[in-house]
Amino acid sequence: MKLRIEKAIYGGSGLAHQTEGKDAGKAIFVPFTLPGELVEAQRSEEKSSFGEAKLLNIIEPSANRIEQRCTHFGECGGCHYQHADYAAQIEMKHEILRETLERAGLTDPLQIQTHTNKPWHYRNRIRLRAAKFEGNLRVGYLRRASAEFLPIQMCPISAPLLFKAAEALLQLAQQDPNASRWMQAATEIELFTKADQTKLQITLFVSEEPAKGFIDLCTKLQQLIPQLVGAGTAILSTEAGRGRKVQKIKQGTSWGTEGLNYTAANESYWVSRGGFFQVNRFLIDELVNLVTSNRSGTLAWDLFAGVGLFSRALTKTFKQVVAVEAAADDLTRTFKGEGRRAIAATTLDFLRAAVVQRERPDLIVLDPPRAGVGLEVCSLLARLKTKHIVHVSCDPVTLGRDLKAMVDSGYRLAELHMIDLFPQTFHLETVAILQQ
Ligand SMILES: C[S@@+](CC[C@H](N)C(=O)[O-])C[C@H]1O[C@@H](n2cnc3c(N)ncnc32)[C@H](O)[C@@H]1O
Repeated sequence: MKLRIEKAIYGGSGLAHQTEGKDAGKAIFVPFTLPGELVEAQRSEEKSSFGEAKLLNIIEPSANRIEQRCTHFGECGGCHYQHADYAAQIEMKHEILRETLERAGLTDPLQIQTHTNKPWHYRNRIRLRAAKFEGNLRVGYLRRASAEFLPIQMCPISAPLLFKAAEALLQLAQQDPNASRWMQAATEIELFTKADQTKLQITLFVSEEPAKGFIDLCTKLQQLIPQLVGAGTAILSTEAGRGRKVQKIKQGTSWGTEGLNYTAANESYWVSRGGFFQVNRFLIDELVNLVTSNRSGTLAWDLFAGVGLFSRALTKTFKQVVAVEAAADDLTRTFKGEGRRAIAATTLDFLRAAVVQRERPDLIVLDPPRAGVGLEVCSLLARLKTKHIVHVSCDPVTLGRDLKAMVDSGYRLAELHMIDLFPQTFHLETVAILQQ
């Protein structure tokens, strides 16, 4: 069928409406298309309220359409926008953000300010799968919309050192029986580098460790990749939880240092292997700047603090900074000293206790995972009556829900920033600044 693409939607597809047949008028999602294009597509998935279609041919291409850079684009589940020039990617994300917030009920038009940097080789961390493919050990990702292994030869959104190190591991596995045993045991490999690619950490995910030889594997790999400073295994197991299987991860053998000192925004952060850190090595300084600059006072709370990326910057202009984090091992070890308090707790537990105490912050920073902060946190925030809130979000849908609750409780949305931490993909990061 022929479809005219009307706009880009969250998730990477273009939206069109069917014009022919019994389903005329039905919304159809077509991946790898651009607004304005006329395409030939074939219906694939059926959902009651919309259909999905596979792109067969582009009849009228958009002026923003470009050649993909990666051989695996289209097959690989990682990227969605390599067919769009970078300015068009930003335009699509803007529109998606604006519409999503409007749909959540935030109708006051606000200009979205954009922050970008280099759109390739930006990732400081990748997690590859490892498996045999046509008799050879390969690394790869999952095929788009499937759980099937896709072997890859390149990943141009990642820092070059990461894929080079993965290739070195494969090379070792071909030459050395010990390395081969370890690579065959690994189901996934996580690689994490400093922004300047001078240091590298590797984690091998295994369900069972080979009896010995990990140190030998690491020292040989270090001869090929001198930036390697540490490596370890993470042992995966599944346990029966309440009616479903729960995946558990246990640290196994370790070699070298157990993390990296990551330099960003003129600070050095200790990030343990597997710990959270922002992935775009070119935009971390700007993100910190957006969240923390021009703000000062007596007390700031950094909720969902990670290793203290924003907390550290806030100590320069606030007398006291309280950092709250659920997975707080690195934070409690490193965020210490006068005017610094690290708390290992969920944001909800922290706020439930905080509302009945007298301490009131001048600023609250929120940077939750995809699920957002949630409505109970929003109602506790309303009781605190903090003047300034900076809300960082990687999911516009949950952001819309949470912002609407905050606006309804008396906050004004003062600024909206889109910082493109994930070029070539549909993912977008927002910084919303709220005031009372
Ligand atoms: C998007 S990251 C942000 C981390 C940090 N602000 C940064 O930029 O590096 C979200 C963080 O929230 C933590 N987290 C997840 N659920 C949480 C909860 N319910 N309460 C507190 N922290 C939580 C995660 O461990 C993770 O470190």
